[in-house]
Parts: sequence; structure tokens; C-alpha cells
Amino acid sequence: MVRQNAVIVKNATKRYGKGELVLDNLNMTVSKSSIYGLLGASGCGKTTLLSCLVGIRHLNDGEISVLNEKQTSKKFIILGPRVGYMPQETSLIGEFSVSDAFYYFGRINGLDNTEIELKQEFFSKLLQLPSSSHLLKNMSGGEKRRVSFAVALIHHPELLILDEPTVGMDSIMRDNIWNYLIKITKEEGITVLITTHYIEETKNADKIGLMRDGKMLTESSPQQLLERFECSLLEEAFIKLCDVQNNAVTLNEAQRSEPESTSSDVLNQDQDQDNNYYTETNEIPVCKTVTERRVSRWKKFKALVIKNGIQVLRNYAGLVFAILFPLLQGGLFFFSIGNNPKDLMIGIVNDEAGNCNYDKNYGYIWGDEITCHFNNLSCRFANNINSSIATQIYYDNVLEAKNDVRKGQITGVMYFGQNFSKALEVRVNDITAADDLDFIDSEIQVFLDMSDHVIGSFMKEKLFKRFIEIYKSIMKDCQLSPKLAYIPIQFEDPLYGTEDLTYADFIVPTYIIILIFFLANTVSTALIISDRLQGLWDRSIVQGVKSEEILLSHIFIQSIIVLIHTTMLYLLYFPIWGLECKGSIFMLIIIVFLNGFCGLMYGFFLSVILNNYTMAFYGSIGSMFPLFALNGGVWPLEGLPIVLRWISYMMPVTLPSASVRAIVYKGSSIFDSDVYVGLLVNCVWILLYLAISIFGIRRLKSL
Ligand SMILES: Nc1ncnc2c1ncn2[C@@H]1O[C@H](COP(=O)(O)OP(=O)(O)OP(=O)(O)O)[C@@H](O)[C@H]1O
Repeated sequence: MVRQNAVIVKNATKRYGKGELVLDNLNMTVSKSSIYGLLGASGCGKTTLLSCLVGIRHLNDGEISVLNEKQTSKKFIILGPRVGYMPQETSLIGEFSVSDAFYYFGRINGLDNTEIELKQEFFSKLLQLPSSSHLLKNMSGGEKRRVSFAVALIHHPELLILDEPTVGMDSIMRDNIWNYLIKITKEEGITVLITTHYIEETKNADKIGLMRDGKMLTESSPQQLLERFECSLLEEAFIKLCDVQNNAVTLNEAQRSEPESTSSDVLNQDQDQDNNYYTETNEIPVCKTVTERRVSRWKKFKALVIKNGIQVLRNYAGLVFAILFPLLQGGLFFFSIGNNPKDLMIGIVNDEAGNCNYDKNYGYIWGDEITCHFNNLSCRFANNINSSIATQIYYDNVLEAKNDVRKGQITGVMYFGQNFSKALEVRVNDITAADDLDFIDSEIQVFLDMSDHVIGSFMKEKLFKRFIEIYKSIMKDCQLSPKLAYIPIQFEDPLYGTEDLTYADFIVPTYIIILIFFLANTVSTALIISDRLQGLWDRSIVQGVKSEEILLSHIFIQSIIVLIHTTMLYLLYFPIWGLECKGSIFMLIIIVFLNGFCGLMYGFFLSVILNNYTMAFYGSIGSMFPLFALNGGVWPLEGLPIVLRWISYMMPVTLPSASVRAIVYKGSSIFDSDVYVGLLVNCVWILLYLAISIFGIRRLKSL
């Protein structure tokens, strides 16, 4: 009798990177409509071989033919729905319910809803699956494996590749599974390739292959193996076979002059016998149920989008983060940045009027026709510094006050000399008559703690403004022009922005851009890495979904999240916080959205080039700080060394921040260079990240 072959592996060689050989010149033949049990110790290369068969790993050398499709180290083939693959890990996302898993795999394999529901009903009974709404993250290991097993079979594939499907299952369930596998091979012509550590369960297989250290020791029917080694258990036969191989290796070492005898000699004894039985053929009978089915791109895309949606919506902690984080950050921004420092204290040393009677003495001004007379005018200055600037604390001498500055109890000291009013009188009435001593005596000496630059500068500016106001009032009381209080320079109304713009106003465009970029980046990195590490990505690829389709579906769902973030940030900063946008709101939203999109693509890039959550986390956080420091939000770019300035211009958030600032404060339009350059930078980064991500995914497959 001639049987056709579903899988043929010839001289397969595989190593990871520059490591040891994992598959070492391996040969294997799996005949159609049979069960092939692949056995071997842990780490001998079974999973690697299966992943090469399904096309998610590639050989370094040799040839594989699966369902008559040949692949080599240069030509990779994905058979899609013709194959059903159950990887060793569950490879499903925890947010899936039983039903979601069936729908996802049903749809990407081209089943319609009725077929999916019928299959789900059937497998739920056969495998005693949990209720259809039960989430995978709340299931036991065995339950998850049963769901994983069922979805590998859902589409009636021609070839079923199962990597340790019975691990963690009780003996009744294992029997159920084996009986079912026997039934589908016999009645439906499906071919099953299964690995297991329970050697005895493969007694039901048509053929078993025993692997060791990447080599195939033998391929034989269980009965032949038992007879050959004269034992009743397959485990014993396996141990004896290993002994035979060990002896062969030892003999080889002793007879160095002899041509090398490899394990495939052991293999060949059986293969020769088998070859009489299983003959390679080019004809694989068409399995109607698979080939008749049309898996439309739209159906696959719909399945992917629903899966991504479920992943986002059922991950409650992630959802709360995605929605509340922008609100929290926005709120923190309002309360923490740009507000005037409060509860400051300033020491006053007044040698002219002591403590000015604690707020009661404001000094006196009186005049005759020629002269304006002052008395205790230091009190007018001292008492007009109210708590909006700093609370006054009176000291007897400057030394004592400076000591308290050193201890951090007060922010500075104001000193009025004994002759302050008298000297000021000379200065105001006839400046030409004033000598150096009058100038010194009429000065208020202020000693500030500038070790805190922000508070020091705040105090300086406020005291100066208050001084001018008081000085103006003195000029008025003396019936002189208040303009005498000014120095001869006048700052007119600003061309753009307003006099009262604060540091918060300066930083807000950068803050919005950084926030949207990193929110999108965090969400996309988390989702893609979890897809890749949980194995669903590879499993979907085996079923014929393309990496680009997976990326596109993520882009679709995550763009919605970016849009929500953009809307929230707009509402927070403009209508609620009260920032006024002089330019087009539409343009503003486009730039902010595009920047979020750029962050999303940056997340893809990170999750493709980095292999685990920790590295991706470091990559994300590690890039946030340089971007924040160099994007001109904390400090103007004009203050950076020239090289850093150019690096900063090239970064994805710098020029877009400048675009937002230009739209908000100057009312610039898309035709102004400070707006369209930001947009261009965004687009270039988006395309770059996308190209690297796609290239990276393709490269990963060939490892
Ligand atoms: N991605 C990888 N990078 C580097 N080495 C790997 C990788 N995957 C597997 N290996 C190595 O290849 C060898 C074979 O691994 P493989 O998973 O194929 O063994 P296995 O027979 O399936 O083991 P088990 O029965 O425990 O699942 C092991 O030594 C393993 O450490």
C-alpha cells in the first residue's frame, strides 16, 4: 500500500544565532492521515522543528516539504488555514473569553459565525471547556490548554501540529484527546504531528520519531519499536535506543579512522523499512473544507481589530491608566506649574523707624511750595510688602537676619538706613544737589537667597515692581509726574503673547506634545509586546495573518485611543484651563494627534527591537528624559550648545512643540514655516518608525 506524505524533512540544520546546533542534519517523514508522535528529552529541539514546519522559524540548511509546499533556508512558506498549530505555550491573550478565542481563530481561518458557534459547542462538550464567557486569565493551566487545543482544530486543517497538547491534563482528558485525534485521522484524513513527554500515550500513534540532541534516532511504528527492543513499554524502548546511540558514538570515537557514523545510521535502519511503506508523492488530496473556504482580508482585519479592542477594553487597569492618566497629568500641571510661590518671608531691618509700629506707621509726606518733605518713608515701603509677596519679619540688625536666611527661615533681607527719608528727600527734590552719601542712604539694600533661583527671581521681580508702584505714589503725593519713578526705557505691548504669560504658558505646548507622545508610546509598547510575548502574534502568522495586518489593526485601535487623548488634552487645556488659541483649533488638533500617532509608532519600534517588557520599559522611560530635557520646553533651545541644538531640532517632539506654540500664541497657519516644519518632522518620524518596525519583524522571523 502506498501512502502519501504530509511532511518531509531532509537534512534539516538549525541553530539560534551563533549557538550550538539545535537541529543536526535531521530527517523526518510524516505520512498523510496518520498520527506521528515526536518524542525526545527536554531541549532536544522538538519545538524548534515544529516552528520551522509552520514557518515561524527558518532552517539554516536542509529542506522541508509540508503538504507539498517546499521551503528551504531561503524560501519561507506559510500554509495558513491548511495547518492547525497549537504551540507549547497557550499563546492566547488573557483578556479573551472562551468564545472570543473561538471567534478570533474561526474568523482568521475564514469560518462564518454559524460554523464557529457549532464548533464551539462541539469542543465545549468534548473537552469540557469552561463557560463561553469565562476569561482565559481566570482559567487553570489545563483549561487554557484545552481552549488552545480546540482553537487549533476549529477550521478543520489538513495538518495538525500540536506541541505537548496534553501537558497538565488528567488521564481521562488525555484519552479523550487521543481518541479524537485517532478519529479525525481515520475518518477525515487529517494528519497529526504531536509532541509529548508522556511517551506511553504515543502507543496510539501510527509512527513515532525519537529525537535526541537535534538528531532523529529513529522513526518507527510503536509496535515495531517494542518488538525490536523486546520490551513492553515504549519508555524502555526509548532508553535502550539511547544506549544504542551512545555505544555507536563511543565506537566512533574508538575507530577514528572509520568514516563517521552518526545517529542517522540508527535512523536509517528504520527509515529504510519505512520507505517501502510511505512513499513521497506530489499529490495531496484536496481537503474541501479548507480550500473551498475563502479567507477575506476584511474578515481577518475584523478579527484582529475585535481582538485588539477586547485587549484594550478588558484590561481594566490599562484602561483606567489610558483614560485617567491624561486627566491626572493635566490636573497636576494646573496645580503645580506656574503658580506664584506662597508663604514666603522677608526680613526687614529698619534703622530709621524700627518695626514701623507693626503696620500702623506708613511714614509722612508733606510739602511747601518748593520742597517735598519725607519722614519715616521707609515704613511706606516696608508696610506695602504684603503677604502676596512675603510676610515681613523685623530684625534688629542685618547680621541676625542674614543668619536666618542661611538657615532657610526667610528668603531675603531688606535694609533701610538711618537717613533713608532724608536722603530720598534730597534725591527727589533736587537730584543735582545729591552727593554720593545721599545716593547710598536713599537706597533700599536687598539681600536675597538666590540659591533657589526661581524663588529668588520671583522675589526680585515682585519687589522691584512694588518699589516702582510706591515710588510713583510718592511722586504723586509730591505733585510730581509719576513718570519720574521710571527708568527711561519703555516696553510697549508685546507683539505676540501677553505681558501676563507665565512660565506655565511657556511650557504648556511642550507639555501637551510630550504627554500625548508618551501616553501613546506606553500603550502601544505594552500591547504589542504582550501580543508578541504571549505568542498570539506567531500563532496568527501561522494561520496566514501577515505581520503588516497585525500592525495595521493595532494602528487602527490605538489611533482611536490617541484621538481620545487628543480630545481630552484639548478640553483640559483650552476650555477648562482657559488657554486661548489664536490660530486654527483644527490645525492644533491635527498636530497634537499626529504627535500621538508618532508616539504610537515609536512604541511599535521599541516593541519590535526590544525583546521583553523590562527592556521596552527602560527604552520608553530612558528616551523620555532626554526628549524632555532637549525639546526646548524646560529651557529655550537658544541656550543649548549648537550640536545639541541640532540634535534637538531633529527629535520628534521639538519642532512640533514649536508648531503648537506658534499656532496658540501667534496664530500661525499651515503656510507658516514654524507650523509646517513641525508637521513634516512628525511625518518623517512616523514613516521611519513604521519602516524599521516592518523590517524588524521580517528580520525576527529569519532568526
Ligand atoms: N529563541 C531561542 N534562542 C536561543 N536558543 C533557543 C531558542 N529557543 C530554543 N532555544 C534552544 O534550543 C534548544 C532546543 O529547544 P526546543 O524548545 O526546541 O526544545 P524542546 O525539545 O521543544 O524542549 P521541551 O521539550 O522542553 O519543550 C534548547 O537548548 C533551547 O535552549
